[in-house]
Amino acid sequence: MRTAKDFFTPLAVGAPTPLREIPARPSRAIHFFDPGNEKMAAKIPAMVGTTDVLLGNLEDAVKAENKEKARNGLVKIGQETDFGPTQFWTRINSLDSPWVLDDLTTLVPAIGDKLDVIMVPKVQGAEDIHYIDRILAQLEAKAGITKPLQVHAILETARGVANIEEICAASPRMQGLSLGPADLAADRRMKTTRVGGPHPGYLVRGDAPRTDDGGFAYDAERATYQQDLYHYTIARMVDACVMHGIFPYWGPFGDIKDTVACEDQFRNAFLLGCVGAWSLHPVQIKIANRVFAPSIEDVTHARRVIAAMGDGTGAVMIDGKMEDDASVKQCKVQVELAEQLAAIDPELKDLYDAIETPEA
Ligand SMILES: CC(C)(COP(=O)(O)OP(=O)(O)OC[C@H]1O[C@@H](n2cnc3c(N)ncnc32)[C@H](O)[C@@H]1OP(=O)(O)O)[C@@H](O)C(=O)NCCC(=O)NCCSC(=O)C[C@H](O)C(=O)O
Ligand SMILES: [Mg+2]
Repeated sequence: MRTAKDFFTPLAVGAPTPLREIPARPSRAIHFFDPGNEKMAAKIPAMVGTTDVLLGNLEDAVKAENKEKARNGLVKIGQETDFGPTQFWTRINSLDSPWVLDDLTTLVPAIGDKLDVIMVPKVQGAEDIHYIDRILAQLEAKAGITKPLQVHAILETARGVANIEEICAASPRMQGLSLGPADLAADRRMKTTRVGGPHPGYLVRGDAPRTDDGGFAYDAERATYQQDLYHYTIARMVDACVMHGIFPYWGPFGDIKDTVACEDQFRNAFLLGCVGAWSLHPVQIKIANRVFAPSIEDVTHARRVIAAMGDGTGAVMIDGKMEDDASVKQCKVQVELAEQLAAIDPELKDLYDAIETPEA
């Protein structure tokens, strides 16, 4: 265990001083692209500013024979692109793969000053983060990098979920966690082949209607409701992240054509406290940008409550509902997020600015 005294000491001589607080930069969509796919790579410069995060993926979805091409493609994009307000992340190969060491020793010297966050897949426990933490410090020191790279872990094994607290607390580099539903389902031996999303077999069914003789018509038509297979894990992840001052994200939604269900999945995550989700296809960026921003109705209501609550103590009635010290805090969550997003998204700024500000 690292003592409190040592926690913020660089792990290599000459490495940058670790951050005391992870900056709350908007990251509604973490947009994945394969840097070795020429068609996709060519689109990246024009996508700057359209998504909060551009992530060059080197892990799953990149074929084994293309790993080197993807890595070199990422270096080229990193060196040639001005990312402006958009964050630049990468997902490296897993720690048990033969590619990860080359990923790190190539990327950090070449584009370590451009990268914001390194996403690490299949993290099992604090030991994985400690490994990454030390090697990043050594590479940063050698390359003369002045801004510490942040680390994002994907929660996609049962052991990772069981060790979630120690993963979040393992390093001051920890920026956040994403839920990886596909690998998690496989590792848990769940019986779904979907990449995220609900399942028609995982449901609750309405009660059987009564028969005239006081019994139940069990074979009558009854409403069923699909349930979210990952509800427990998302809630667990949000608590762990908030406790450690880092950020939770929903991962991928694989049914690209089903934009409606994708929006539902993202919205559930947003309502539970996640700050963003992965986008696998350009069509999912717009969904995430829309969903992970407070609605006009919520911002309007929140501003009314904040104005009516004055110093934030006591209780008032608004539209027949009680508001008090706790609900004003909920409202501040919405208004603060709206302000952060308005600062980087002119369209949202115009929408939020058009809301009539209530009298105090
Ligand atoms: C899913 C895809 C394979 C679909 O690609 P494609 O069939 O080419 O789609 P379209 O024909 O609709 O594409 C239209 C044009 O858009 C470009 N495109 C497509 N995707 C992207 C992208 N992500 N970024 C930029 N540009 C993109 C196409 O090249 C077309 O261009 P053009 O022909 O010039 O019009 C593909 O979208 C894809 O590979 N997406 C990324 C997949 C990925 O990263 N998967 C890994 C993350 S999920 C995961 O790992 C699971 C997780 O870890 C877990 O365990 O749960
Ligand atoms: Mg995965």
